[in-house]
Amino acid sequence: MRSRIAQAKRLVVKVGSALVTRNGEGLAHDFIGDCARQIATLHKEGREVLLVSSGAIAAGMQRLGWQTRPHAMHDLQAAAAVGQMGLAQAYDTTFVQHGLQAAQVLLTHEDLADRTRYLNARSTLQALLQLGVVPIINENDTVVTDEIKFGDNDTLGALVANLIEADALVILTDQKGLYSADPRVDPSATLISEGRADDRSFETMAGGAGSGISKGGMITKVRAAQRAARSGAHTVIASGRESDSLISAANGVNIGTLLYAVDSPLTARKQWLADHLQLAGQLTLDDGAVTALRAGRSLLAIGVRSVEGDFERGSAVRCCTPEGNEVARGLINYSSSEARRIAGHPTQDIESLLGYVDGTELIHRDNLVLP
Ligand SMILES: Nc1ncnc2c1ncn2[C@@H]1O[C@H](COP(=O)(O)OP(=O)(O)O)[C@@H](O)[C@H]1O
Ligand SMILES: N[C@@H](CCC(=O)OP(=O)(O)O)C(=O)O
Repeated sequence: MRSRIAQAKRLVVKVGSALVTRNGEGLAHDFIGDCARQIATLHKEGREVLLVSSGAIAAGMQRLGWQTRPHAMHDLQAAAAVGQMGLAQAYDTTFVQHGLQAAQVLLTHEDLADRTRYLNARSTLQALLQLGVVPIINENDTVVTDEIKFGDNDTLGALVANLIEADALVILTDQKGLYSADPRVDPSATLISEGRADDRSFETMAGGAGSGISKGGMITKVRAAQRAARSGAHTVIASGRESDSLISAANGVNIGTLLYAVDSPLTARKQWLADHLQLAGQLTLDDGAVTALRAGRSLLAIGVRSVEGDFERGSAVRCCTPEGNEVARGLINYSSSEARRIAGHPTQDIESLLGYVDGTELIHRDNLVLP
């Protein structure tokens, strides 16, 4: 099973507040530096890494001289705003030392729930990876309210893994992995080496956060593994305090807890897409486009005869044969009015027709589900 992680090309790494902020006493520059060094090593092996880093609130509290985590939303948001500056600065400085560029990406729940923003977030992250840049992701704490919070970055890490179809999610924390019970409470608890991510019994073993500065605890890590598995990503939960633990986890060494996905990434992704599709419109294709879709290719504007419905970029649409039979469903890169303007035209004309290009395909093959 561990060999599956060793083969992972695209990894999301999540580091929690406990590690990044030395239990709340300001930023742990040595940990941040070591994390960047390990990511740089993986990068040299040709692997793509996205880093989800907590620590803004804890770093902000330290900068503001606050001893305990505030409860009021506006205080938490103020602390995050102050702390995120230092966090981004620390990563920027240390990644440059390792010859890598980093980019700050702050996301909200709405960015991933809203179709248009979902596609935008996805294409921006993909563009950053293609440029060889390491995205450093955190929740945009200053603009979210309780109801729309991810709340913990374990969940955000899993959603990012779903978003960009990562092969693996590595969650580094202050324990060696998932234990049969919270080791802080039960010293006889034993480390779980591996299991299926969808095995519900792990939820009963996992408890809440270990310190006042962290949010999620082990339960959100187990649920993050379940969520990541829905797009076919395997999860390793390991200690960020052990030397080279990220490199070891990524190379399939038997450390921490592996919670593996059962479905292949493609099956899982299509399932995930199918679950999320609420149809907003319909495209009628020509015969050539129908053949292309059935052969597993993307849909280009030139193969579209007509567009029905009123929808935004990122909406789910039905693709039909000239006779009206469904061929596929997918997430479209253009709104209905844009799609009407470019339908029947070759890809190279999109820019002159619209004044911009939001994707060379009308629907990318990764975003298409065939029955
Ligand atoms: N079954 C368990 N196995 C390991 N740790 C557990 C378990 N249940 C609860 N925990 C707690 O979860 C903590 C890690 O989560 P958390 O404090 O949120 O860290 P992070 O900041 O890395 O997200 C551990 O310190 C531990 O006390
Ligand atoms: N966005 C918050 C994340 C808080 C959080 O989830 O912390 P953790 O449980 O340590 O991953 C911050 O940067 O402080």
